[in-house]
Amino acid sequence: MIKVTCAIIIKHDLILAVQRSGKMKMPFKWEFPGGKVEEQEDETLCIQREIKEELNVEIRILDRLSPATHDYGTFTIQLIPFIATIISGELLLQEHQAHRWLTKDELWDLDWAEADVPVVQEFLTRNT
Ligand SMILES: Nc1nc2c([nH]c(=O)n2[C@@H]2O[C@H](COP(=O)(O)OP(=O)(O)OP(=O)(O)O)[C@@H](O)[C@H]2O)c(=O)[nH]1
Repeated sequence: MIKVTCAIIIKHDLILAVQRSGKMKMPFKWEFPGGKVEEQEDETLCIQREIKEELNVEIRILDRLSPATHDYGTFTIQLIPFIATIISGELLLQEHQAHRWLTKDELWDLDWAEADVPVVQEFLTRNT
């Protein structure tokens, strides 16, 4: 099983979502930025590293949601979600093709990677 961290980044009341590019696995799906946990790596350090690499910003972690396990058929991931806020840097997409800042009501408008569906659900349950 692949452990993947992701960050639900909040700015005021908006939530950041990023879209995978046509060249990536699961092309054009929306997800929360993040990536694979390296061997022996602390999960919080992983998400901070991945966000710096993917978005060029530093984050502060505010909270953590329940890990969500999803079987994609050819691989299984455990998605480990954090709630975070940007503390410095200018947002520059390094890998994704698009980003959106969404209100809670708009979250279901996107075509999410399947593993993210329970994460979005838990986030909304906690915040409504
Ligand atoms: N970062 C991130 N990855 C997610 C989310 N949901 C989800 O299913 N994933 C999957 O988890 C894996 C994360 O890997 P990654 O971002 O480090 O690497 P990648 O697949 O782009 O690169 P790779 O092709 O080298 O494996 C991908 O298969 C990605 O599709 C999510 O919300 N955030």
